[in-house]
Amino acid sequence: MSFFKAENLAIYFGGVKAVDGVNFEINQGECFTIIGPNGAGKTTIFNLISRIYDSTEGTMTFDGQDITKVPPHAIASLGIARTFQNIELFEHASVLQNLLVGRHCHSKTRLLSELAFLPSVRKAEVAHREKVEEIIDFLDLQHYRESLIMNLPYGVRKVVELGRALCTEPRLILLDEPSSGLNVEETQDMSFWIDDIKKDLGITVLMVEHDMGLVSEVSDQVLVLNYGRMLAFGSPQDVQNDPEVIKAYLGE
Ligand SMILES: Nc1ncnc2c1ncn2[C@@H]1O[C@H](COP(=O)(O)OP(=O)(O)OP(=O)(O)O)[C@@H](O)[C@H]1O
Repeated sequence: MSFFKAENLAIYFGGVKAVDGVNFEINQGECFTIIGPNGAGKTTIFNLISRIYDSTEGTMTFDGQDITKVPPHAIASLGIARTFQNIELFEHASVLQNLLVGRHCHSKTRLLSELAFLPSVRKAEVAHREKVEEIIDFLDLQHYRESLIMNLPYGVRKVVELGRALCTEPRLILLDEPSSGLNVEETQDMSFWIDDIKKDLGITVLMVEHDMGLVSEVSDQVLVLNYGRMLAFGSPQDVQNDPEVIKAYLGE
């Protein structure tokens, strides 16, 4: 049984068929990558999985559960986290505070107990801190723990955003263009983090990415979209050599 399955997935914005009958299956523990020219529908698929958008047609199944209609706030609790193309962090808060926000979906204490700071709340707080420290160590962010996001270089912010998503303890992580805005060295580091997330943490990765070097290094399967439809599918090498893919990228 596949870990994640999209069947006949479609969304139309007026006359624009942003995603138009797409099928794919992700195996547990792999890195599955979606590539395609600008406007192909890649981010829209992430927005469908995050339930920011309602699909016009089709179904999505995650770990045996139909998630096509679950409310957006339930997605993180089910074990799906994401990062964004344009980093979405609290600029005036520290790295530690931003990572603690990632623990929010695991808060089961009630407001009144929180106000009274009951032992159960204290215990949960300690557990959240421990998880956050684990992620700080995993991503080598110790040096930046107390730094405000606004004072950090872009490359570090990207890693913090990855960290925030990891703090939700996802089973599936969606990475929207993890290398965008990064230089060559930072992109290489990002490829190591993605590999570690997959291999050491056992988290399944679904990635949208333009950098074919990074795609080839970390992906197990690659889906190529064009105008909302599947153009090709296979290993990174297969799709890069596919004449249809080359044509879509370079034009006729
Ligand atoms: N909320 C929306 N309303 C109307 N059209 C939209 C909306 N979201 C996406 N689209 C359209 O859907 C198509 C796919 O957009 P999408 O952002 O998914 O492409 P993409 O493959 O992620 O592109 P890029 O590589 O440039 O990020 C585009 O034509 C876009 O204009």
